[in-house]
Amino acid sequence: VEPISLGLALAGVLTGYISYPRLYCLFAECCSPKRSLSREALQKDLDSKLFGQHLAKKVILNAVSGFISNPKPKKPLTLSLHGWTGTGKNFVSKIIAENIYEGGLNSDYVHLFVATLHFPHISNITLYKDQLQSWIRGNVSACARSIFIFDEMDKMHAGLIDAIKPYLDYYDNLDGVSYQKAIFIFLSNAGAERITDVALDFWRSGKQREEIKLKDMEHALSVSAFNNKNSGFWHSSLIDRNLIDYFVPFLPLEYKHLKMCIRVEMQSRGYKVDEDIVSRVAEEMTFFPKEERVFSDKGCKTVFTKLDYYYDD
Ligand SMILES: Nc1ncnc2c1ncn2[C@@H]1O[C@H](COP(=O)(O)OP(=O)(O)OP(=O)(O)O)[C@@H](O)[C@H]1O
Repeated sequence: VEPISLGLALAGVLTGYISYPRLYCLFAECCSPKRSLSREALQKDLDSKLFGQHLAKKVILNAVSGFISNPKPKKPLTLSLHGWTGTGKNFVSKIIAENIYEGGLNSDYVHLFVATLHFPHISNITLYKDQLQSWIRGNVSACARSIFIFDEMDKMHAGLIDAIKPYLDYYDNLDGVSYQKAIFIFLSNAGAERITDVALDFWRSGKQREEIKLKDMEHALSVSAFNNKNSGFWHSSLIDRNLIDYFVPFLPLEYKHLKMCIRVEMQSRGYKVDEDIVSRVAEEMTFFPKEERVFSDKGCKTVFTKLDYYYDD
């Protein structure tokens, strides 16, 4: 049999079993409204990669896996991640994206907005609102299971985020587009002081950080995000109308967590873990409050560049 006929015959047999879109999706990234996620895989990723964030881990695992497995969610999933710099908010968004789309943050169905980069000028706010709406509408029309990440919410001009309010609400469809399968993740430092106060109280009273419960944080978090003039949520109808499903606190990281981040980085660069260097790099970081030196000022953010100093390759 000549190769072309054989190929055609094979394709014919295959398409008999697998429809064209499914066949195509074996080889390329696809958006499917049924796009699923393995709860076990997400849990494994969070357990092995995210340090010191027992609250965030639990909320995110339940929220994301519950939402994805629901065939008919009533509204899109909206997560608002809050906490000190370098504590893992972007990192977790990346983990979520990777567990839903192989391409992770580079997937065509995952969109990242950075307030200071994409919406820098307050004078253009009306234009930004229009652009944001049509961007979201266009992307959700193309893929219902789109993921939108808004970084630096606290630097976003008050009011801009309200432009997307209709998309986060309980509508079956708006102008023929349904937003109910989309995921919106908002990242901000708003509320970080309040979270730190709670963590510090626990530390000072000799309690384990893992004893901190969501209810110790949640209310204060939504109120402080709402009241903080520097937060993009300020007077936002997203909070007013309860459109945020989960406020997720990220705790400030301690010395031991920095060491964990450094070890991971050493391994990913192909080095054997050298505990002496791990301690030296961790000790170079600055900690607060000044007297007790409990939490890292920059979380795990700058440990990687400090590591460069010890390896000159
Ligand atoms: N809790 C954590 N567990 C493991 N690694 C972490 C954690 N927090 C931060 N890291 C590491 O530090 C890097 C920087 O953290 P990330 O960008 O997620 O911080 P962030 O909370 O988003 O900070 P910012 O508020 O400044 O945007 C991550 O890419 C990750 O490698």
